[in-house]
Amino acid sequence: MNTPIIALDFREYETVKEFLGQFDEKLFVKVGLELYLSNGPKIVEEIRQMGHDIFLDLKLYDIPNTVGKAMEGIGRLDIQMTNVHAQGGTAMMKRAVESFKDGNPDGKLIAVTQLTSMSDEMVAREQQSVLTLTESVVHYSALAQNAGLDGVVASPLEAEIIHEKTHSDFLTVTPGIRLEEDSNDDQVRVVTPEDAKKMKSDYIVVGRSITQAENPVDKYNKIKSIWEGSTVG
Ligand SMILES: O=c1ccn([C@@H]2O[C@H](COP(=O)(O)O)[C@@H](O)[C@H]2O)c(=O)[nH]1
Repeated sequence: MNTPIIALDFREYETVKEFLGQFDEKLFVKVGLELYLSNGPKIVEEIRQMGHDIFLDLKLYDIPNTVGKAMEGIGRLDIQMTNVHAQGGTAMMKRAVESFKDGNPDGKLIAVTQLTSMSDEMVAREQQSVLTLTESVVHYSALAQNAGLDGVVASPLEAEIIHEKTHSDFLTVTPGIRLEEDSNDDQVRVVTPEDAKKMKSDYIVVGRSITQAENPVDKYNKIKSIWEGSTVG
């Protein structure tokens, strides 16, 4: 069972250090735009030195040459996972995978399909899509697989159908995770860790439920034990 990925959506390195200092185990953490843009690549080195694995979530989306060049830089970082937007297309994803794996052959490159903050209605109205949200996620997953990527970011709601339509190692990395007790926010496609497990997500990504909790370590352990199917605290 893959450990839950904690989204470190903080700005300051000091806050990250304080947050991670509460844990006495190796974690898988996500560094997103807020933290990376405020601190630069050194934040990756610092977190790696603390012994944690990193998903660098920059969601690159540009023309193939630009993404390829940016991925050369990302490929030199000591990270376990990074991503692009599948909507950038096959040529862009192929360039991304070539450039990233050249520097980091063991790192995973995945593609965002439809953000978990999007609803069926938003996809229909704002993207003017003739496909439903789920069809669109399946379509982008197929593009990502054919371009040679390792998996996708989607909601657990789509994990099962993605697994049906892709090869057996293709990964589903799924944010939008909330416990029943958590408050509603900008996430639309929200799923509990228990349901994410039933729906066959490979990884869950959890941010504010843990980072904003009164006791982040207790909350992480609670989510982890539900996800792993052991004691539900
Ligand atoms: O579709 C997506 C893609 C990425 N994310 C990121 O995951 C975390 C979720 O944080 P929460 O606080 O648990 O909502 C956040 O960093 C997003 O940028 C996503 O939510 N949905």
